[in-house]
Amino acid sequence: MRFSKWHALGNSYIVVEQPDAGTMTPERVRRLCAPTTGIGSDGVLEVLAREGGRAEIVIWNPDGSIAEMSGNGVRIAACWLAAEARRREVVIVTAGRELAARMLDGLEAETDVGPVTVGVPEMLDVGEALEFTAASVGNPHAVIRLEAPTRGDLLRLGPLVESHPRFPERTNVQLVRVDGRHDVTVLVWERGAGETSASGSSSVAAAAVAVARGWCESPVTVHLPGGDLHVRLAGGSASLVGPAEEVARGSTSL
Ligand SMILES: N[C@@H](CCC[C@H](N)C(=O)O)C(=O)O
Repeated sequence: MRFSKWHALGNSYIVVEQPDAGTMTPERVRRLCAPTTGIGSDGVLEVLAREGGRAEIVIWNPDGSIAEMSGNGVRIAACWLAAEARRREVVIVTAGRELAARMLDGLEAETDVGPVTVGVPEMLDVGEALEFTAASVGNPHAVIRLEAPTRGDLLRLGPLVESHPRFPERTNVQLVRVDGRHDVTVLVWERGAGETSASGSSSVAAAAVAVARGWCESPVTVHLPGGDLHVRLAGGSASLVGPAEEVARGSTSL
């Protein structure tokens, strides 16, 4: 099977294309993503079909589960397709979302993310009482604002919140520090992946909650351990700007 490996601020994806890839199973995805015995990745983007500047993809998490959405994954798929089809504007379809993307200068691209919904503040008991706000960017998120979140907080709270019974489909988790009217710093615990250096849908969820709760105004720059993403919110939908870079291509028998 041929593959290429990409990253977006250190959030990595292996891109494979059907029919070359053959049957993709949770077990095979886990083998591909394994850091020492596989290629190593935060997920797999399986291109099911493409025609011109339009491709339909499935987003796999490294634990073999399927995600409805990934902001970085969609941007990586868009950059992959733009290079393959030699176009600057493409459309990526995932779990029923048709998302337009535009190549910008350098390694950056802007993608539409689609509708974002934000819930009301709720309390969660994880051995300590946590206030969170649920958001959906197609995939589920729990946004938690803390004064000064640390990596230790993320590693302790991330797994507890991800698999709390309040979230029957599990959830992505964001620890958010509000830095200003247009800036937040976010630590990300991804459903099915654990700690990652960046997440596009998490950035959109954190920005949407920050705007809905009056902490920030759009546009919001999201500072992540891997670098910055830029989120614009208007009319209940979002767009995301950030980089994506191919780091390797090859073939594997995994
Ligand atoms: N890397 C992501 C999110 C990937 C999916 C997520 N783990 C889920 O299960 O919803 C991003 O950039 O959005």
